[in-house]
Amino acid sequence: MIQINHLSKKYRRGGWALNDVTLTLNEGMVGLLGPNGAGKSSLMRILATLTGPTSGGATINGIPLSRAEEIRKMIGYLPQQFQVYPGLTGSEFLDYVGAMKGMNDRKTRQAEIGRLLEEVNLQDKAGKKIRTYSGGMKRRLGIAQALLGSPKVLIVDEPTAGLDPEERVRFRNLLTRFSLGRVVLLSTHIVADIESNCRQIAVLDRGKVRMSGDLVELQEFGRGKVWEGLVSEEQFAGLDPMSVVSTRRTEQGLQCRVIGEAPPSGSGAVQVRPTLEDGYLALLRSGQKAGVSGDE
Ligand SMILES: Nc1ncnc2c1ncn2[C@@H]1O[C@H](COP(=O)(O)OP(=O)(O)OP(=O)(O)O)[C@@H](O)[C@H]1O
Repeated sequence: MIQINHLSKKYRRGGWALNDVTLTLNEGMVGLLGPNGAGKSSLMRILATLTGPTSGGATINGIPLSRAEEIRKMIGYLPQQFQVYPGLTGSEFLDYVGAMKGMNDRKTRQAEIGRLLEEVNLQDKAGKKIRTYSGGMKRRLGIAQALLGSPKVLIVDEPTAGLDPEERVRFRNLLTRFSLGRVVLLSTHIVADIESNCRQIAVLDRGKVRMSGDLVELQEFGRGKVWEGLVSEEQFAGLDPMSVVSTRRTEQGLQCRVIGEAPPSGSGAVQVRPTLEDGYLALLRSGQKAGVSGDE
């Protein structure tokens, strides 16, 4: 379990990246959702003990972040910009990472690497240089390095960015499998990444926690606020672009899905059931309207 208590982070050249974040993250897959600049990477880097908080703190399985050595032994981390050595093969790279993690017995290390390569389905590529890997393969190698040493907590920062839809689905399934019996904290700004496989979702926006709960709770933020109907080109031009979720051109006009307290005037749009994405967008919009800010 990860317990985050009143955690704030201010960079020397910048505003508050995190502003009084308090969260409890339980075992299973946890989705950390938020738009660009919300503070997701900052929070993950702090939990991985790569940077310190300005105030507040956190414990991982009861151990405070100040005991960095113990924390690092307990977690696996896949950063957003995962650096690999293109001239090494997949197995050479994992062997190097394993040795750096203090897995000194070569035989045990090799056995674990073999098992992990199979788990991430890279066994056939293990002997090939990393420069020949696709983006998805590099991401899977990234997960393998994070899992070396069987950490209890896995922290993965936007792992599906840049992957094609097929790799994205494969990667999501892989993480879901690893979330059995451990905390897997996954950050993303793509709602589809957390759909169905996350037990818990926390939404960050401009350094603040906007919600923490399950998928249904997030979806509920859209209840009574999603409208769909035909609008004319003129009506469409008059809509707040921020309120339009999707538009489809039909023979009769533009079929629009809009988020708002009321349907677009004169459109005849009807209320529809919110999707998870609608709930997320409605939550963010309500924050923007209320002027929620991380810069206080
Ligand atoms: N090293 C740094 N120095 C100054 N400001 C920073 C630094 N790192 C991040 N920030 C700022 O802190 C805020 C939060 O950034 P962070 O990268 O944590 O957000 P994020 O949710 O991960 O965004 P993204 O989805 O774009 O990766 C942003 O305003 C960013 O510009």
